[in-house]
Amino acid sequence: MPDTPRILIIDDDRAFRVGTGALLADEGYQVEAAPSGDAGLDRLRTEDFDMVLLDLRMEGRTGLSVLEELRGSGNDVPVVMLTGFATVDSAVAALKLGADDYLTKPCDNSLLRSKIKAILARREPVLGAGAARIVGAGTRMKEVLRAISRVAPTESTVLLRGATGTGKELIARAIHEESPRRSRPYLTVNCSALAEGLLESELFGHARGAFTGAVNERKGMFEEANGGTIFLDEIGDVSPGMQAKLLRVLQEREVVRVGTSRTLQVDVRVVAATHRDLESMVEEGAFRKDLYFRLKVFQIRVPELRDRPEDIPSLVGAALARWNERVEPTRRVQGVSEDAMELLSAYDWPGNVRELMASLEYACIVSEGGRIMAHHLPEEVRDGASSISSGNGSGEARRAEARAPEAVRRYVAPDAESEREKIVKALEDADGNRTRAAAALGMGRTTLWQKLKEYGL
Ligand SMILES: Nc1ncnc2c1ncn2[C@@H]1O[C@H](COP(=O)(O)OP(=O)(O)OP(=O)(O)O)[C@@H](O)[C@H]1O
Repeated sequence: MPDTPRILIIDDDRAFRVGTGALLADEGYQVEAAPSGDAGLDRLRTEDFDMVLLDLRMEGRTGLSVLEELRGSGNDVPVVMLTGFATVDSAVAALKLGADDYLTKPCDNSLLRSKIKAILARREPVLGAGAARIVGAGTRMKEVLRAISRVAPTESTVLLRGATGTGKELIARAIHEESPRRSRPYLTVNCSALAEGLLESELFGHARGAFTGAVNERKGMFEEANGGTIFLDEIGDVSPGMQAKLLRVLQEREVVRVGTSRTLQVDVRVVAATHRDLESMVEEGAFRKDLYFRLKVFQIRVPELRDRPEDIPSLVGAALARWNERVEPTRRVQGVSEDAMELLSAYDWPGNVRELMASLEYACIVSEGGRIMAHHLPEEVRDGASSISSGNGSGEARRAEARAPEAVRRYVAPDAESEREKIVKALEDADGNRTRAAAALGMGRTTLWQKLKEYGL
């Protein structure tokens, strides 16, 4: 089912909220309203909207101030400014602050409708084959796809944040394939897998005799990837020495082969990834601040699978299709039973999509070409889910129960106290701004909201 776009109207004029709200609801949008700038910001901090209609002149906090606060917190929801006193100045100021468009009040209804349609259409990612392998029907993955489509055509460095197995490598490749560099090399390096010296010579190359075993001169990956993209996985794990060298590449686009002193110019786009909390590492002095800023030009946070259970059915479908393509017709799997799907939806997936894919491959093997039933799933998936879905209600009710905060609580329980403290600290650091706190914690706003409720904060 396609998502209904959610629109928030922020206006202190009740008649406008009601009238325009009704008009947009008739168009099939889900409309919410807030009577003041502060009330609107509160909702934007805790809920996701696809668009905001924002009145410029309001009692108390003005529309411009709302917009400024919103953009300052990293929220890029499209905003259409509304003004009863259209002056070029205020419209220009709004556009500069990141409004997507503006309209004068009283609004022409058909103009309002067409602007909304156009802006929402712009938000739909237009992606090619490079991103086609990324499965994800839910809103959260759509946001990720949108970010990919925005940043791919640029030259900007991209930093992918997310837990293991969430799909960072897949996204890095998609960014390359959706970029003008697609016909040039794409190389990936796992920075945590190699000792410092080896990593250096892999990345930057070496002269003959630079170290024992360096019998020949060798180009490094930055040179090999010239004109293309390099994916530096686990960037949070590199040593201080390597951090300095990577900074130089990002800043000067220069490399020096180990054992030489000649600088070589390279034209390589960098996509980096980490599951680490780089902000804390910077604070502790374990990660260079200047490198951190160079890397985080454009960040994409990849949500954990447990935070987007709506993607599970389509991922399951993709996994079965992949399996069926690879095996003989007699071993093809016919689908997944309702019980099995319930267990899959309720499990926590600490290993994220990688673990889901592996579990399905296991189930495909043991189901021997039939239908995947609950007992074909790996034990931990059966047990993990069964301990929280032991109710005797209907399947739907049990699934809802399993997805509710209980599922989250169960997972965080051993560490709940420290998580609560972390959340309190992040909120303090962010002056109570939940969007920024969520970003610092590396979790979605909705997750943070759930956790605040859960911890009674
Ligand atoms: N959205 C997705 N659609 C389809 N397959 C996915 C998706 N996300 C992840 N996968 C698959 O899950 C596996 C793990 O993904 P990937 O290697 O990209 O994760 P990662 O975040 O880079 O993990 P790590 O941090 O451990 O390196 C891969 O087989 C990948 O193809």
